[in-house]
Formats: sequence, structure tokens, C-alpha cells
Amino acid sequence: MSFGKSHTGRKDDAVMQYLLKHSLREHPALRQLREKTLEHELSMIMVACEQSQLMANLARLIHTHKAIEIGVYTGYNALSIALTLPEDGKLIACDVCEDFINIGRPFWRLAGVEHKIDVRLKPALQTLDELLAAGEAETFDFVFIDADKVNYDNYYEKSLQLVRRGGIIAIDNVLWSGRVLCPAEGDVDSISIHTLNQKIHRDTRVSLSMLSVGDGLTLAFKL
Ligand SMILES: C[S@@+](CC[C@H](N)C(=O)[O-])C[C@H]1O[C@@H](n2cnc3c(N)ncnc32)[C@H](O)[C@@H]1O
Repeated sequence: MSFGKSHTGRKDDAVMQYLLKHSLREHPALRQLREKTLEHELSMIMVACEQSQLMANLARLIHTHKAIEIGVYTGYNALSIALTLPEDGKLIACDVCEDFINIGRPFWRLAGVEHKIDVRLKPALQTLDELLAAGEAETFDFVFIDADKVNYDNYYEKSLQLVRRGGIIAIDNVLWSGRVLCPAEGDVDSISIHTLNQKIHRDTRVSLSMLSVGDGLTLAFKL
């Protein structure tokens, strides 16, 4: 069975296969969307399924009603979060590529949660500014940051304004396949992620955990 390519070598890793076989509980629409996405040329950018399940469990734990996803791709994680939301809950789904969204939408519909996913097709920073301008500061429970890396710090700062106390900001790719250890000169993505990792470690506005799940996941809990 193939669970995706987000985790390097996961198909050949017997321990990872065991972990997935004994813990993954995918809604049928999620499984179908993952399999459909694996046919896509950029499928390596899809979130790791066990990471998505962890975030959905956390979102449910804190009774998430309003969430934001920054970087949706085909919407595997968007669907996973939407499945945890109450009937009147909302996920603001930020992306710039309609073709990606169109791959996922039929599976959101199949799962009966399409109405909970509010797609905003424009640069995510613009969407976050619009939410702030609309008076939605401190009203969100959960944010997942997973788009262009050079804007990670901007996304983090805007998310801190939008999330309530006790809310969670989850940040993907914080280990960036190990390139954060010694970013090469001019490698702006690695430098941006590493700089934010250093900043969050010192940031007294949040408590945090950095997990090695997927490509590295930081969980920042707003104090
Ligand atoms: C790593 S993928 C997201 C994976 C997704 N979270 C999942 O569940 O599989 C990154 C996405 O960010 C989007 N993106 C890149 N730059 C963006 C921007 N400035 N604003 C919004 N989305 C952006 C890309 O189109 C791509 O779909």
C-alpha cells in the first residue's frame, strides 16, 4: 500500500509503514483524494497523512470553529480539518492556483463538507489582511501555514493576530529536509524557515513544540 511521498523513503521504511498501518484512520474521501493527488506531478508537496491526522486531532481537541489554511494545494489537509469542524464551522482556504483546488473540490463535496471550505484565490497575505480589516482578529482557533517559505514570518505574524488565546498555529516544513541546519548562501527558502525557527524559539507570545513528523512541524500555542 502506498501512503504518499511526503516523507522521504516512507514507502521503503518498514517502521513507517507499520506506524501508518496501525494508526491512520482516513475518511474514504480523504483516502481517495490522497490517491488522486499521488497521480499529480507535484504530489510530493502534499501534506503527510499522519501529520494531517495529528493536526485534525488537535483542532478537534481545542473545539475549532474557525480555521485558516495558508497553502491548500489539492486540499488534503483542508478536507481533514473541515471534517472536524461543526456544521457552521469555516475553514478559510488560501491559495493562488485554481487548478489545484479543482482537483480537491469533488472530494470535499463527496465528504459533505464543501460548504465549510471558503476558498480565497489570491496571495494569502492579502486574504489575511482582509480578515484583519474585517475585524476578525483573535477569532480563529487554528491556522496551518504551508505556502511560500519567504513569507513564513509574515504569515506567522498575521496568524498571531488572527488566532485567539489558546489557539494553535501549525507551521509545516520547518526542517526543510535538513537544509535549515546550514542554509546555503542565497537559499532564501531555507534562510527564511531557519530565521523563523530561531525567532519562535525565543517568542514569549507562544509555547511551542517542534516535531519531526513529515518534513518538520512546529506547533505554536498562543498564550
Ligand atoms: C505545500 S503546498 C500545500 C499543501 C497542502 N497544505 C496539503 O494539504 O497538501 C503549497 C501551496 O501553497 C500555494 N501558494 C504558494 N504561494 C502562495 C501565496 N503567496 N498565497 C497563497 N498560496 C500560495 C501553492 O499554490 C501550493 O498549492
